[in-house]
Amino acid sequence: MAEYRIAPSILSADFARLGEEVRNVSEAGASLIHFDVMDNHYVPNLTIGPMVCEAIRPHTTLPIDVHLMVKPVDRIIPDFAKAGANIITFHPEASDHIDRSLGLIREHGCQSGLVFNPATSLDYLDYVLDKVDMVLLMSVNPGFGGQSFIPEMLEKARQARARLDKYKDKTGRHIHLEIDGGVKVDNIGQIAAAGVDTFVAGSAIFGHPDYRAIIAAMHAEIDRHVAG
Ligand SMILES: O=C(CO)[C@H](O)[C@H](O)COP(=O)(O)O
Ligand SMILES: [Fe+2]
Repeated sequence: MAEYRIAPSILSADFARLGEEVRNVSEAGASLIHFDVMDNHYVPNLTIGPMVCEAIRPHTTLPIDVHLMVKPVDRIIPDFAKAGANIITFHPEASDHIDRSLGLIREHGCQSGLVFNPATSLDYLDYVLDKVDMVLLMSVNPGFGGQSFIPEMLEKARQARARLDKYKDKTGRHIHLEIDGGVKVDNIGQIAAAGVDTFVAGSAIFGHPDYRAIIAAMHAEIDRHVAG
């Protein structure tokens, strides 16, 4: 049975109370802390870096899932590993040497992942799956929280899951499939049924007054759509 994980994106947290926000979602049933890094170059927004990752590290025992929306990729990887990141994902278009970037993440003791924009082909997975621990599908164009889920990404999720299942049949290794953008209680069940096991949600969680209740509602919807 797949393990389903909810990853609150702190992009939508109250930055003035970030440590407390991280503690609160961690105690409310989150599985990962999703950390969005934007550089105002690869994406048109500017957020947080390794210093903030280091600052939140003592506030949670959950894995910190760093989503790099930066170009270039490689020189920032060691800094995030030192700052306590557990998972580091990047966009293939932002790296000149995808295989090298994936290897670098693992060499620094983190799990590695590739992120696919809505129009980016899954063919980037060819030849590198052995070096990938998680595939992240963007279900919005990256750069901002609070956007609407792009429905075509359900079919892309099914295709990604089929590739990862085929790989698992061959190797026995499970690669996580994460989705990011516009995930809400009313669509999470359908997304799970398409094969996703890890769900980033920013505005849906931090915009809700009760983090425990909204995370529980998400899990209940997943259970309702996916037979255990
Ligand atoms: O990577 C991101 C945007 O580039 C964020 O993780 C994502 O948008 C989460 O926000 P929301 O759940 O509000 O859509
Ligand atoms: Fe993200």
